[in-house]
Amino acid sequence: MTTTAAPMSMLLDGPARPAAQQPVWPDDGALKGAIETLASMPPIVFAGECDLMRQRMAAASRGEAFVLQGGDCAETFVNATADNIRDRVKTLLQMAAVLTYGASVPVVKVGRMAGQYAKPRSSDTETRAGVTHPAYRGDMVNDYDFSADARRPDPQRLVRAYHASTATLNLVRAFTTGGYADLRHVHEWNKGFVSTPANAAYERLARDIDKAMKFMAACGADFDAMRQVEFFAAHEALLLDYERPLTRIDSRTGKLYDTSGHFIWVGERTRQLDGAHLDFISRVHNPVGVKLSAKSDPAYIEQLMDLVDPEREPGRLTFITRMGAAQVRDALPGVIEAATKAGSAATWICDPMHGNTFESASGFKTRDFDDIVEEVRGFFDVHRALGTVPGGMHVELTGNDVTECLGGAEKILDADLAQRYESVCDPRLNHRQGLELAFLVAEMLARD
Ligand SMILES: O=C[C@H](O)[C@H](O)COP(=O)(O)O
Ligand SMILES: C=C(OP(=O)(O)O)C(=O)O
Ligand SMILES: [Mn+2]
Repeated sequence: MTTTAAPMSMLLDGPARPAAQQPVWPDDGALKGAIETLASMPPIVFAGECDLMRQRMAAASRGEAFVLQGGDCAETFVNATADNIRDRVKTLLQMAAVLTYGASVPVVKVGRMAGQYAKPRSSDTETRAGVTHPAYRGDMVNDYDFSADARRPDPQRLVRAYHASTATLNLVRAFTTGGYADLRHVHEWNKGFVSTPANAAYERLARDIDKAMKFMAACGADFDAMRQVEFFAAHEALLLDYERPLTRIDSRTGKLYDTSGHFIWVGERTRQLDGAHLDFISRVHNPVGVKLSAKSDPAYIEQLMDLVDPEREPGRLTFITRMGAAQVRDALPGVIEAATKAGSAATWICDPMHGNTFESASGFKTRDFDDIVEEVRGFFDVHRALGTVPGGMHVELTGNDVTECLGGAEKILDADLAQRYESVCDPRLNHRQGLELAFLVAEMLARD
């Protein structure tokens, strides 16, 4: 069991390292109270589940599995509803079924969910019509409304984020083990998707999957045994005032686990070698990720691995590259070569979202579906040329019918973005764009 709170000496030794992107909490007493509350709460995930996920990520590092990580850029308390959670899980399951067929290996299903409540920002402040307030940093910190009150960091939000995360993961566990994930349902949903004229291009692949399912049934495959799926929860380990109190000692091994989620990652803005975030993830035994932009210095990679994965254990470290469609072919090879030279056992995942963000003419933060596809294509091509393994993808998506990213079969235009732009941070693929991406990536995988 992972219920014993980690003593501060196991989390911090020596001088405190600088932690980028932390809120300035206005009230020390309230912060202390919130941290104590979190430290007294049960873990959200268990150490044994994190170990299982490490095995799955290790399989992906060898090409024996493919990872799909996806969910909101920023979860919000108000949107942690049953319908929204169900639709996001449904989208991920539909995508996973298509990718499984393309890859011919199991898909490791991971939600950017149940903890994705804190955001790093480019600027500490936001100005609208001449009025400036602190930037929105995620529901774990402040509120998206644009007023001084709403934007004031409130430590009680750390505790609310814990409760929202437990409620979310509870429902996800119910859906994924209670019959909702039944492959036969998922396949029917996908048949519905390709039967619309806009998605006819994917009909052939869906027909092939249909044939494969009939073949399996004829061979006596036990579909009832496939009604449950493994599903893991991941988020960016950004707010150390949330992650540290949820870090616990595993009584089986005496090792530390961050029990706020199965998989945690450190983002592009907080991956400094002498910073608090890499120090934190180097102490916990979860599978962990680090985002790498096109600016990543190959010389940095070995130092990073020495810090986070000194034993070079498969499944421990995942590089989530987010370089941009225009840069991936130039910037990715050097980083992979540096890692390989330093004995890397890491899993490589492509985040085709964060290097492709721009402001549209009408003023929306958006991404073009074609750039997203192009970055994944570049990621595959580079790995194939180097003989390394493209192990998965990491996307921002929702199960809803939003209009936040341009393009896709529905041909969303700049003028359409205003119709249903609901993200409080980065633009997400909508349900159909997510599925369309899965069909295209399945084709890329099937070419192996
Ligand atoms: O999700 C990622 C970052 O938090 C986000 O891209 C930062 O966006 P900003 O440049 O609007 O602060
Ligand atoms: C902040 C994010 O990404 P990155 O650190 O890669 O910019 C994110 O995943 O939302
Ligand atoms: Mn984002």
